[in-house]
Amino acid sequence: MNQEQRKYLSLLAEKFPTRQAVCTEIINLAAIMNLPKGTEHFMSDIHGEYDAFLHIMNNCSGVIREKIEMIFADVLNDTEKRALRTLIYYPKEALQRLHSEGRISPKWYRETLRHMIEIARVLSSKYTRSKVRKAMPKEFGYIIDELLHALPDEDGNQLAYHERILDTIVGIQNGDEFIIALSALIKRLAVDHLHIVGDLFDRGADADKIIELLMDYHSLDIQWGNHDVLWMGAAAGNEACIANVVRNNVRYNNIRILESGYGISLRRLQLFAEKTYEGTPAKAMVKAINVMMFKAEGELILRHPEFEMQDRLLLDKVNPEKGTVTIDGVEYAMNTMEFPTVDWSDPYRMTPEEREVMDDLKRSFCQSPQLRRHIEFLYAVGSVYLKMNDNLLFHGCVPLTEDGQMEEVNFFGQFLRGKSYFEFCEKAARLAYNTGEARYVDFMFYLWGGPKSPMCGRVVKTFERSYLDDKASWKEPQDPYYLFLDSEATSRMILREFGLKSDLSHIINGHTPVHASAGENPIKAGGKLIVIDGGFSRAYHKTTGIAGYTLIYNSHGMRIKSHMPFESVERVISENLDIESRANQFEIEPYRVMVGDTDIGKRLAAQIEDLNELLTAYRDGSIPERVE
Ligand SMILES: O=P(O)(O)OC[C@H]1O[C@](O)(COP(=O)(O)O)[C@@H](O)[C@@H]1O
Ligand SMILES: [Mn+2]
Repeated sequence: MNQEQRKYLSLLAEKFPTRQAVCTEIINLAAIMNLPKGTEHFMSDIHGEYDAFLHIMNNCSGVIREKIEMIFADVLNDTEKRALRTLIYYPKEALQRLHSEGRISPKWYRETLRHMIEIARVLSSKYTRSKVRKAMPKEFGYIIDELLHALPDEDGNQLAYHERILDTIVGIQNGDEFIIALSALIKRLAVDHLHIVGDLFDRGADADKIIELLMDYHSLDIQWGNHDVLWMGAAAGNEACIANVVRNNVRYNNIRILESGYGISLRRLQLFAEKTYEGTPAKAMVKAINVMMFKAEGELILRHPEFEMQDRLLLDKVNPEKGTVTIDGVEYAMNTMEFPTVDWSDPYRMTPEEREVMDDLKRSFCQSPQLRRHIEFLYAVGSVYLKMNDNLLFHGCVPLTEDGQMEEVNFFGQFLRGKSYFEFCEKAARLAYNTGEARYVDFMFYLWGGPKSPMCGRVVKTFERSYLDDKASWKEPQDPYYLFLDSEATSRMILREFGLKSDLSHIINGHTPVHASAGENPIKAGGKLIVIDGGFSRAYHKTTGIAGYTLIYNSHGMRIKSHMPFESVERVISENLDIESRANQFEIEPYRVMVGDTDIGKRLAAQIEDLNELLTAYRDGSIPERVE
């Protein structure tokens, strides 16, 4: 045993001081390795749609409904099954309604509790008892454990015992609390781990509420999307990011998230806009922030020729006399020439008033305590990409050349491609927020809208979409990555680049809406790549035809669930409606995937190895056991 090993084993010996303690731990770990792997759910592009997201979280992407259908196929009729569903999804609201309608009796409690315990029992079968106990609400932990695991005695008396427990709960009027606790446990057991493959913010109104929900979630990670890094850049004080955030939200009438969600007042912007631009206050604000945005972007792009975004410098291509702009040699008519703050000989300079408005916004974005809390959460659980259980998760793309090779980029003197580029982006994003170093803060804008950004991968044509009516100019050319979505060889090449060589490996992306209604399939590249942006965004439902996907990866394989648009929480509660979801099992594993096959399993195996060494050291006396 060398010095290092001895040091490490001695540390381990503090935790497991006797041979028996080591043996017990080895047995426990080995038992966990032989359980089926926990269920992972993957979602992306939530875009502020809180109600729909809350519903999917509550119905666990439709898994609870499936379990109810399976367990109670012949026991409950359709109406009863629907009522049970609603109760589990929204226990507080449903109980309130049932009470007010006088539909709750001791018998109802007993039956309902029995059904819920049955569901919890089925869902808990693939976890260790200790894990299930940890997942239980404290107050009811002991009693739920009893109800889930008590075995019949010699006289088959388990039933009587259970009935008595339930009678007591109902008798002392603790039924509602117990139902609420069981609902939480059922949801907790249905999803072991959640992945959000980017884009929580913008378009929909309530990203802040979604983040609050996620901050309470038991186990998750996030791969940053372009809209997330946009907000992260804004919180780091990037003016171009700030203007884009304000623009996105003013355009969609989402003032609430800025003003009361994050305490960022738009008052100054509004006053300035009303006195400077024509139209309603809302229209004037959009006009004002648009111009400020193109100015802030222009300054940033001019500071960083290496971003190669000069084609986005369009204010200086406007001909104010003719009311046209020339892009790539084509002259387009502008749909407005209302630019009262633009000095055409120096178009990217902000007027003193614009500067004041921007400084004010910047102070608010950098100082909002609630925004900081949320952004720090995104940093804590998020990353540019994640490798987990042989899958590779990222929001947008790995930039490729036209012939499908890894594209080389050059930022701040470094040549980067594939994995090294992703790691650079990640480090830059962290340095931007943590150190405020100017070039990294500027780089946040590149991550939002750069043609070779892993989160974007498009030429974003906001100028054209704002000021030109000719829609031919709106088309946003994409990185060649998107041309290779169906190439299995390309997906395998990318997976290899990130060190994933297993046949169980997949790429999982968001960012590009899948047009399900037009027959587009989210499963691409011979099953190696899955795009799960189904468009939670209400604004995009018309083109996607659905309201989002959940990818589910459990011990049997992978399935994708497509969710129909969500109506409202009120209708779920009053009519026991649910989101309709369709399931497609597209991959069945050749063998059941156990915890031992997962990343956690690999860590457990390494721990078992260390513990075995400690056992040997105890046996040969090279490390003494502690005598109690
Ligand atoms: O990552 P996403 O959701 O595609 O958002 C980025 C896209 O949004 C746009 O800004 C358009 O926004 P809107 O759909 O809100 O008009 C595009 O220019 C850009 O490509
Ligand atoms: Mn996106």
